[in-house]
Amino acid sequence: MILITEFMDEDAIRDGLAGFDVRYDPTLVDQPQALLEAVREARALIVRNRTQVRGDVLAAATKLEVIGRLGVGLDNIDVEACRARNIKVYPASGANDVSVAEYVIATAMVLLRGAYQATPELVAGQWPRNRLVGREISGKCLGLIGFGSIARETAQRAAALGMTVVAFDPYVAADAPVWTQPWGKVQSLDLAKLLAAADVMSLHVPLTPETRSMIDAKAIAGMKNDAVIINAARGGVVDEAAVAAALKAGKLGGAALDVFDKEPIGNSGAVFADAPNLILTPHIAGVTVESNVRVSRVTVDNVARHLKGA
Ligand SMILES: NC(=O)C1=CN([C@@H]2O[C@H](COP(=O)(O)OP(=O)(O)OC[C@H]3O[C@@H](n4cnc5c(N)ncnc54)[C@H](O)[C@@H]3O)[C@@H](O)[C@H]2O)C=CC1
Ligand SMILES: O=C(O)C(=O)COP(=O)(O)O
Repeated sequence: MILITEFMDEDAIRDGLAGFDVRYDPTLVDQPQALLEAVREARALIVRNRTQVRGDVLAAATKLEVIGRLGVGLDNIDVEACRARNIKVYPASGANDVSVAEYVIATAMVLLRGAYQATPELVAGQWPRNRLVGREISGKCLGLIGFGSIARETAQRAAALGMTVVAFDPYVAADAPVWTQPWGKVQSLDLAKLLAAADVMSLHVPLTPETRSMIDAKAIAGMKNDAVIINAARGGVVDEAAVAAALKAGKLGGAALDVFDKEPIGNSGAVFADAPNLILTPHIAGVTVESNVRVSRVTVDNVARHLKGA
């Protein structure tokens, strides 16, 4: 049986998993007991980022051979335990790059421009023109933390808009060809220099022990007072309270957070009350109509191929 515990494109299930016994129940992610029961019979498990595939779930999944991940980040899966049990894990690498890159560029423009949140004032007959004089993206410096697949898509779009692009990624060698792209060069900087240089800083690293709390109050203090931060990587990489405090103190020009230490954020959202020029979104940067189709197709293909032993 192939068990699917979160939403995905249903056409992909029909077309890509024809002939398999499939249980598609996107409500299971919110029913821990039912999930534990269901996973006992699963040879394959398909999840997004919310199903925690570790501990008791893995222990109950005695027949599990393969996990299809409808996305990229693997922090919700105990990859080491899977490796030890010879359970193969397939991320949908690359399939949501464009969605995240477009989110970052659009959000950077909105945060720099600062002109889009006055609709209620205009509805009330006001005309706050002088207060809404914002900044252009052209000529600004984009600092990317992590220079992998999504960061490169983002860099290309930023360059097309006239930005200079710098990146910090100690796992990409200084002489690697990727620093020179067909559209221009990306400068490799250490973290402190990147933070000091960036007008827009965007994070594209996995959540690991090394990246946890990478952007804390000290890191923010090393940034320009009018810089903007975008986190569409993982909650936990950025100290949320430090971002809120810096915005309120005028030590940061704006921020967009798509991901949070605790999701859904529940009461922890209160820390952001009254923070200016802040955009909060519910872990949606990677999910568009188009990327949902792509990640779903890639994932069913990976799982079907594995189960067929091809
Ligand atoms: N908000 C959303 O909807 C989405 C979030 N994501 C997140 O974005 C992350 C990045 O995705 P991709 O670009 O596809 O992954 P990728 O694996 O292509 O790139 C990640 C890069 O981070 C670098 N890196 C790792 N540790 C680092 C460190 N300590 N300092 C600096 N760089 C470091 C790696 O060398 C690699 O180049 C994912 O792991 C996931 O958590 C991905 C897709 C959607
Ligand atoms: O690809 C990722 O890592 C994401 O965070 C996107 O979220 P999802 O996998 O679509 O639930």
